[in-house]
Amino acid sequence: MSGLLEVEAAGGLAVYGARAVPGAAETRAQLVADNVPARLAAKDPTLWGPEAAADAKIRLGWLDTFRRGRELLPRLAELRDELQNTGLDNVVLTGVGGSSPAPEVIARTLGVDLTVLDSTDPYQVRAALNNRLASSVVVVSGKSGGTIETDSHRRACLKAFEDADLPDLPSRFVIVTDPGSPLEAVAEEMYANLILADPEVDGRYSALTAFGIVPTALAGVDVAELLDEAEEFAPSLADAVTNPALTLGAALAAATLSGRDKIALISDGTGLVGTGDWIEQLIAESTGKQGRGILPVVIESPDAPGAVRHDVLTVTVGGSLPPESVPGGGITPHIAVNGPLGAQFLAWEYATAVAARLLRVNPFDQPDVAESKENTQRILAAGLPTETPAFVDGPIEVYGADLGHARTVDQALGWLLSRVPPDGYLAVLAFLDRFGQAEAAQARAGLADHTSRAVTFGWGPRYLHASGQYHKGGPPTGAFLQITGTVTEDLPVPGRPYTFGILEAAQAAGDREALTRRGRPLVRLHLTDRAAGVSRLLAAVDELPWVS
Ligand SMILES: O=P(O)(O)OC[C@H]1O[C@H](O)[C@H](O)[C@@H](O)[C@@H]1O
Repeated sequence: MSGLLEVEAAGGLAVYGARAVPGAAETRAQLVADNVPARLAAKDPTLWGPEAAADAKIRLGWLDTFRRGRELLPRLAELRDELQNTGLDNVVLTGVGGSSPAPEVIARTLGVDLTVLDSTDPYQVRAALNNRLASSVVVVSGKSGGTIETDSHRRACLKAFEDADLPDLPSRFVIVTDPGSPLEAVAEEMYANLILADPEVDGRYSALTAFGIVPTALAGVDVAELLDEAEEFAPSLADAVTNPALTLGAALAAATLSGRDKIALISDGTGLVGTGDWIEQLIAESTGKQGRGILPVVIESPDAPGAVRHDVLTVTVGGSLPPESVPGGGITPHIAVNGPLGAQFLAWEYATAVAARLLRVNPFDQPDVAESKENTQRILAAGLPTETPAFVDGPIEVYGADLGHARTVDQALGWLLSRVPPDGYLAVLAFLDRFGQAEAAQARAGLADHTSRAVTFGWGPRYLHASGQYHKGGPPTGAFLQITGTVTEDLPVPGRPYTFGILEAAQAAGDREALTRRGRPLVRLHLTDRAAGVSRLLAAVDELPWVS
């Protein structure tokens, strides 16, 4: 694509092709005419309209939080030394939504071990607890301090330490939260290490705050380097002439407004690992509301199905490229974004906030996330619903209303795909162990190979705090394939009347309720044998005919 030759670069980060996206140049000119770069630099909270102003007033700290982040570094260096000296060198992070994708990307990209526990699946929780427990230190991250997953994980870790009679209990916990949150009080009660985060930054914009920095610094990342990368890039954000993040935001919005409202996020293989998962949460929660939004579609590799579609903006993301090299990881995307991780964080946060202004949504709220959480609480109190499968196909029970003549898994998948409107999408939502049943994620590419529609994949419950907002608040064009699995060895949530297995099932049921109440087509596959069920599902995907 010819547009890709054109590049806008500043402070170490280059955005290729964005100005050539139809409508982007005009949209960008309008942003400059509205003085957006200077107003954002001055943290003008009125940029998203009067209704968003109250949120924006206390949520624009990400523009320069990396400077304040430096203040944490001496304390983190000291804490890491102390922990290492007592043999605590296995860092486990518990946290969901804004608290986990950024640290995971940082650790994976920089090749540092960090166990991210963001699931209620009992097998995944148990695996994290069983991995070098004696040398584990647990970072409990939560902005609000009231999130059920994080609270449950903290309880399970404490119980595991107690049961194993391990010494130094309080120092095994590092709590990261906003000042005044209930978690702050818990930290004091436990005599745990407490690190307060910047309250003027929302979770999904918090990569360069304590939420991103603390777990990764304790795991051994040189976080000062990330902060330097952000600092080097930051001055461009106030510039009207050379401002790659502004152009990226203009292109995202222009594409969306002209019907290319899905963004394929593809790692180009040049050093950044898993950035798509972080960008997904940022874009989906910031823009997917009021029936509008941009749907992020994380694609496994440049040649995987779904990277190119009539309604998809194809974007590759990667590390800095030497001059003269061709971006795009072997394909020709609409846009390529290349630069170091610290600059990427800031660029995508800025571009997303700018795109939200153009889409006329508040980037700092997530109004539709709460409903599934409330449903979960109600189900936990009342007990799990009793449901009868429409039919059983080997190790898979198939649930769904009005599945027509479907009697096999592939027929049910065909039924569901045929209900996705031409501009819609299919979301696969797997409440399984994302390491133990990792191959279930192959269903995304398999399904995308059999349809012209966009297909996304998310692990439950973590997607509830990311694309879950878009599913319920974005355009009403999604169809949903939920996958759940039998739990044969459950794990109690200490101090609570439920187990992790029940919590996970209640979260899945709560989201089903929220989606079906909106009239979205939904099929649930319950794997009565997880391994055999995943194999059967992948075989059924292979057997599917093309659904146009
Ligand atoms: O950090 P916490 O307060 O635990 O919140 C975790 C997550 O909760 C919700 O689901 C929000 O939609 C997310 O934006 C947030 O990051």
